[in-house]
Amino acid sequence: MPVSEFDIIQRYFREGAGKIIGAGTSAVRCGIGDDCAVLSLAVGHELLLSVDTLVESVHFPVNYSSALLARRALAVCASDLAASGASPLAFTLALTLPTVDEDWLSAFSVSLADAAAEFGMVLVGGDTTRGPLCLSLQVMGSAPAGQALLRNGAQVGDVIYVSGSLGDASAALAFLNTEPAELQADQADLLARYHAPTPRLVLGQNLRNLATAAIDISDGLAADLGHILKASGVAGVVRVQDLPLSAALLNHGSALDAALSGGDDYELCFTVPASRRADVAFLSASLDLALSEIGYIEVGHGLRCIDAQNKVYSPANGYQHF
Ligand SMILES: Nc1ncnc2c1ncn2[C@@H]1O[C@H](COP(=O)(O)OP(=O)(O)OP(=O)(O)O)[C@@H](O)[C@H]1O
Ligand SMILES: Cc1ncc(C[n+]2csc(CCOP(=O)(O)O)c2C)c(N)n1
Ligand SMILES: [Mg+2]
Repeated sequence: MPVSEFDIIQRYFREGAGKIIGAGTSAVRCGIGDDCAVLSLAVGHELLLSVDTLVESVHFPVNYSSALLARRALAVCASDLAASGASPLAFTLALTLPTVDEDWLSAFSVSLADAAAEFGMVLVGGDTTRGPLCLSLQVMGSAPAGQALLRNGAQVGDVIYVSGSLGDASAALAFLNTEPAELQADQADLLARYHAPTPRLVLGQNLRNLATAAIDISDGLAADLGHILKASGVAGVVRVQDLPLSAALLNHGSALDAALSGGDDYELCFTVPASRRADVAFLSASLDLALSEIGYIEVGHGLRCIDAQNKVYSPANGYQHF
């Protein structure tokens, strides 16, 4: 018997990821199966929303494993919640499939459920259609009223930080289709950062009363920091020698260009008053996560990258769809 749209929803989403008891479950008054999901917010909290689309051969390679796709998709979408300082609650999934492949769907559903549990989210609805492989995930989170992190709060005198290390995932694009057995150890490390980005959710929540502005790095540091600078009406200086680069990336070469202009990092870039450096150091130690000071905010507009000799380094453009 052919598998219908409703069979897919029932088997792989209502009984799969939709069953997940995530941290946000108490917020879900009505989940999958009705016209709308209904979420309850804690008193005094605001709803934070973001949607992102992933298209085959643009955001992930053709014939990509469905287990990797599910985790990567939820991670990159949850990363916007992290950048806003949201506590994650729930998500919806609009899934367009060229054919019904039950093995593909089964692995997708299991991996999506694992990722949802890891990030503290529950699948509350979606849409299933036929067409070229494409996913859109709407993610929802909450934050105490007035405390969401925005892009427009950077102030002259702030210092600029990034979490983790930059450039690994974009360097991995060069060997996305290499057989695992043929990968060198460094290449496997870089590839892991592409397949399984870590949305910095706990960091984002801890930045609520510390950062003046924040963004997640999807298109490349220079481009995404540029959004903070523009929205805040300030200029920024980045010292390229202070960018956090992994050993694997340094072995690979073109590390600076990957870190400044390669996308897919999903680390957070944020600004903090210089007087609060000690709080960032404390946070870094308590989260066991590198938080590197890479530059500062000044009067003016645009981003200036300088090297150790104070010479200007011009980064390439970040990722642009058109
Ligand atoms: N088609 C659209 N209609 C309405 N708003 C949009 C549309 N596309 C983007 N936006 C809005 O424009 C702003 C910038 O979107 P953009 O997708 O560049 O940010 P992002 O999601 O943080 O980055 P990325 O997609 O690279 O992760 C966001 O506020 C987003 O909601
Ligand atoms: C197979 C493959 N995977 C990834 C990339 C890189 N990439 C694609 S879209 C994007 C920006 C974020 O997307 P969006 O702005 O839509 O959120 C980046 C960095 C590529 N070239 N090929
Ligand atoms: Mg977007």
